[in-house]
Amino acid sequence: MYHYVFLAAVALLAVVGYGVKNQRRRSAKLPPSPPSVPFLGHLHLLGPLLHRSLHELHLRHGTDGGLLLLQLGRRRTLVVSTAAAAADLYRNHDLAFASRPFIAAAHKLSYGSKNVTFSPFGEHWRRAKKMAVVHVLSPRRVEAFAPVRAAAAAALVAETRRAAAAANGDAVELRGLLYSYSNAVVTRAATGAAGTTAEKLKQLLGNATSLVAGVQADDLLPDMAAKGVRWATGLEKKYDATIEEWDKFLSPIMAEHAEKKGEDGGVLEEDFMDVLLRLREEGTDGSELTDSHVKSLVVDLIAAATETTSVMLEWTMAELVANPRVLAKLQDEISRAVDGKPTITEAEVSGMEYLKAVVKEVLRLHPPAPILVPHQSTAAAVVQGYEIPAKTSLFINAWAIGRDTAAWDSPEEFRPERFLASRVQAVDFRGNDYQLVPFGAGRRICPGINFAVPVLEMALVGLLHHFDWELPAAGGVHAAELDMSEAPGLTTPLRVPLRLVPKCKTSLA
Ligand code: HEM
Repeated sequence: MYHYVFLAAVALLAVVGYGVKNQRRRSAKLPPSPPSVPFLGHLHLLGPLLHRSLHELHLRHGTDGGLLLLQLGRRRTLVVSTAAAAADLYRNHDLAFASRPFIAAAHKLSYGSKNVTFSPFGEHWRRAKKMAVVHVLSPRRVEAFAPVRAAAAAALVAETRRAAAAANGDAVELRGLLYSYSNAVVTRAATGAAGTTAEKLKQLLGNATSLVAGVQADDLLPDMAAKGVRWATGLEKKYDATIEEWDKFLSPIMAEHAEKKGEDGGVLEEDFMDVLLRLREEGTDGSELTDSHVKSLVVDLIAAATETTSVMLEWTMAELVANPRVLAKLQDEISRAVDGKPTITEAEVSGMEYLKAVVKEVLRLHPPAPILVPHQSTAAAVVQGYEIPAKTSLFINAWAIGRDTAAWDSPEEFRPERFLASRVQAVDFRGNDYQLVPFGAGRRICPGINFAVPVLEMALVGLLHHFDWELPAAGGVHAAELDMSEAPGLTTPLRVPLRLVPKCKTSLA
């Protein structure tokens, strides 16, 4: 009972506070906002697919300057929906918006925000990000994992072949195969794990991501009240149990790493955990790396890499079967590069221009994290002529920016050729072209781009070289009618898992 009285009091205070804030707002030049209601602000205007709701609100209320200001529960939130507004923000205000809002689930599951992704802007984040970029995911280290990618891509082909044989001409669901592939590459690179260990990691990851997705109590209520709600609903206990399980699992792996150190005389490539433990011992960048820091960073990299990559692969296969002309053209490019050889190297794959264009086109239309990861400002800023107060959350709608008619011709059309035309050829997703930001840009840009690209490319080359792909005849679905609707979540996969008929073209994986 006391609990409900307390919540009611908090809600009343929030309404009063909201009115006072609105009074103040009228004097500043703030970005456009739709009409709001007390307490919820604009939360009631959002559907489960946040990027789509935000895009619709932008088209109705925020087209001037590409900005919209929403009050999402207690979070004042700036929404960026055009390439021009993203360019202004990244070029002129990146530092002001380089922090993260506090999300209790993410904080708990990252050992107290000790990772990169959820760490607020500051010295800890700077060091952790530097470790990720310079040491763990450097171009040299990413290249050294080429045999891991080749083995995982061969296993994906073998598994697909097995699934095709078992299906006996029927369709195979791709999601599980693609998730296992991306998870296998990253868990091997992160901890050396394979087989049952990787399976356990996969399960732990699934439990953790389900806790972080969706609207959370701390989006609506002040810290203490939100904590009360989490406690009353048993969520706080779930967080504790999940992190305990991660810890029980990672501690022996870490102990093994510490023990085996130096045993191979430097012959084997260091995995991410090896690198972090070495940095700790050397005491330079890693001087403050406690066990929790190491575990938190390893979990961060596995979580950031697994679902994004597999979701992106499923969308690519869906777009290819929905566009048979593109599929045939890509398969032709792959056949010419393979040219009868038993295997193909990553260097050869990285020279495939059409493959690169297909990957960019899929990332433009289906960024796996459509509004990136929320940012938060630490200082006031004037963006596109509007005054944005400090402590404003920020959603960059990469999904809407990829459909910005001022930046793209016929944006709804799936046409990889747009990236081969001279005007657009140089447009890339590495953070310099603000009309294509599936990995973000600026200080918070994804440090895993170099790791992700060959993982995506090797899987696609394997799947398209060894198999032809058809829609199941039984469903009577034609390419143009394929269900391309999305499911909500931390990443945005297809709503209906993709089922295709693989027809083996080759006899050996
Ligand atoms: C297709 C694959 C991937 C996509 C689409 C993707 C996308 C993103 C996005 C949108 C962000 C947030 C950017 C922002 O806050 O503005 C991000 C952050 C991050 N990503 Fe990725 N990512 C992918 C793969 C990877 C991989 C393979 C790794 C590591 C092995 C990785 C590690 C991280 C980390 C550590 C961050 C946090 C950066 C920070 O907060 O400073 N990602 N990624």
